[in-house]
Amino acid sequence: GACCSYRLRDALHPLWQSPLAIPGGTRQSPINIQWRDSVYDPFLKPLKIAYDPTTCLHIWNNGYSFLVEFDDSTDRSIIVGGPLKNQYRLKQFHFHWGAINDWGSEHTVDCKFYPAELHLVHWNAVEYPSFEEAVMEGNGLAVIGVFLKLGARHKGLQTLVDALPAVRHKDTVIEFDDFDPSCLIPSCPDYWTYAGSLTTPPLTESVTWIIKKKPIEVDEDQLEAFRTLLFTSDGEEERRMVDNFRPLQPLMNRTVRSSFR
Ligand SMILES: NS(=O)(=O)c1c(F)c(F)c(S(=O)(=O)CCO)c(N[C@H]2CCc3ccccc32)c1F
Ligand SMILES: [Zn+2]
Repeated sequence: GACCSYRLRDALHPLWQSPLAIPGGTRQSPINIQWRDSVYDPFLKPLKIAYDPTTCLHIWNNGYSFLVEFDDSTDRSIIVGGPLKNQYRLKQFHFHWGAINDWGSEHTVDCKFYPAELHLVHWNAVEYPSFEEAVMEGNGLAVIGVFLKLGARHKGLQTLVDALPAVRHKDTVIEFDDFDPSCLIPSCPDYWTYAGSLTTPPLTESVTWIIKKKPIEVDEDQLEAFRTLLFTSDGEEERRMVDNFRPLQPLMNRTVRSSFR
């Protein structure tokens, strides 16, 4: 493949004990985004993001990542436009990161890893009655991916970082309200988009991926705070929550489109 042997890495990767490949999987994620192979699509619209901070509910460590969940019972926090035909409701956001700064993101750009990647998971509440049903449909989910790179301290992220000690162990949760995750999304409108899948079980091929071209900057202490989380519950032998990313998957018969020249 472009920059690594998917099959072997996937099969050997300790964390995602996923089958070697989803039987018949043709649109698995994550992938390497080869910048020069992406195709500019002038018909792609700007992505519109409208989040209501009062829909923010809690932060919890579910043993895969730490995630912030939102009240998705109404259309108060939505995205629309971009490659999407409907509007999609925000369900949760979470991150993937490495043990060291050399890797951690799920997607790569020209085979380059970022130290971490943010995913904002949305579902098509126009066509499906619940998130769980949308997870099973080809146009059910839309995930915005934002790369994190080492640089200046990120003010908006710090409110999240300050809450992490309270969710250090798996299956711990704390109330978290009045947070607007659009502060974590770069203002530059440029993105890539492709048809893919969840990168954790059930790995269903239901995701329209929208990957922002520009990363956000976070500092070393903020990345280190992610690495103080644990995969394990209180009382178990501690295992640090790091390298919670799935290996790259083959592009197969897909084109990555760009919203920019
Ligand atoms: N990288 S990703 O965007 O594919 C992705 C994750 F990487 C990830 F870790 C999670 S999770 O909720 O922490 C773990 C359960 O799958 C989800 N959660 C989604 C997937 C399935 C599911 C079911 C109920 C609630 C949330 C989710 C996810 F969509
Ligand atoms: Zn993710």
